[in-house]
Amino acid sequence: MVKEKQDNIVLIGMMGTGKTTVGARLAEETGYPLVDLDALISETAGCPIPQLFAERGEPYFRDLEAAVLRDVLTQEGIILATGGGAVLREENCLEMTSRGWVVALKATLDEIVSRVGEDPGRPLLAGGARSRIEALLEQRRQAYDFAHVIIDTSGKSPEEVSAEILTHYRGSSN
Ligand SMILES: Nc1ncnc2c1ncn2[C@@H]1O[C@H](COP(=O)(O)OP(=O)(O)OP(=O)(O)O)[C@@H](O)[C@H]1O
Ligand SMILES: O=C(O)C1=C[C@@H](O)[C@@H](O)[C@H](O)C1
Ligand SMILES: [Mg+2]
Repeated sequence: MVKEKQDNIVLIGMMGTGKTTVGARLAEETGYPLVDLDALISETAGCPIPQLFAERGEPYFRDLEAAVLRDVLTQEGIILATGGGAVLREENCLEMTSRGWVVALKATLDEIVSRVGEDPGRPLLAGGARSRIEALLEQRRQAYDFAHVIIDTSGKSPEEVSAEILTHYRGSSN
């Protein structure tokens, strides 16, 4: 346990900013379990996310994402790595801020492209990763700014990002 009050640390940010990777590191450091929202959605649906997008469509995915998020945030003392679009619904953002300490991870376009490339596991990048990421970054320019803390991960290792988050967390009054 890293502080007296048990609470949730919620990671938000564009795909490729390192939520899952840094979340795993934070889980190791704190002893809190890591919950990866995308993994939980896949498990709940019984199929991988690209298949869910292809067969049921994005609105179905977003409904399931909201329901799974609400459910998982009834827990306390977890590290929650969300999906890149989990902030697109205001109800989700309210749920995150009321049930956790929210950290936004950011990275430059170049860094995101070099990290995620043409990953087939990220259906929103189909048809050209760089231009799709650039368009999503523009669309979501301020979507992650409601976080309690914003961390620029460019040029930093996941270990450095995790340490920076914990420094803020230990100093936060939430
Ligand atoms: N700080 C970092 N420096 C270099 N590479 C990183 C860093 N953080 C993550 N990566 C790498 O970038 C890739 C994407 O990271 P990760 O899957 O954690 O992103 P994500 O934010 O969870 O994305 P998504 O929203 O799609 O789930 C992985 O290959 C990971 O190893
Ligand atoms: O940025 C997004 O909208 C997404 C990011 C991924 O984490 C997945 O949640 C899904 O591919 C959608
Ligand atoms: Mg992830």
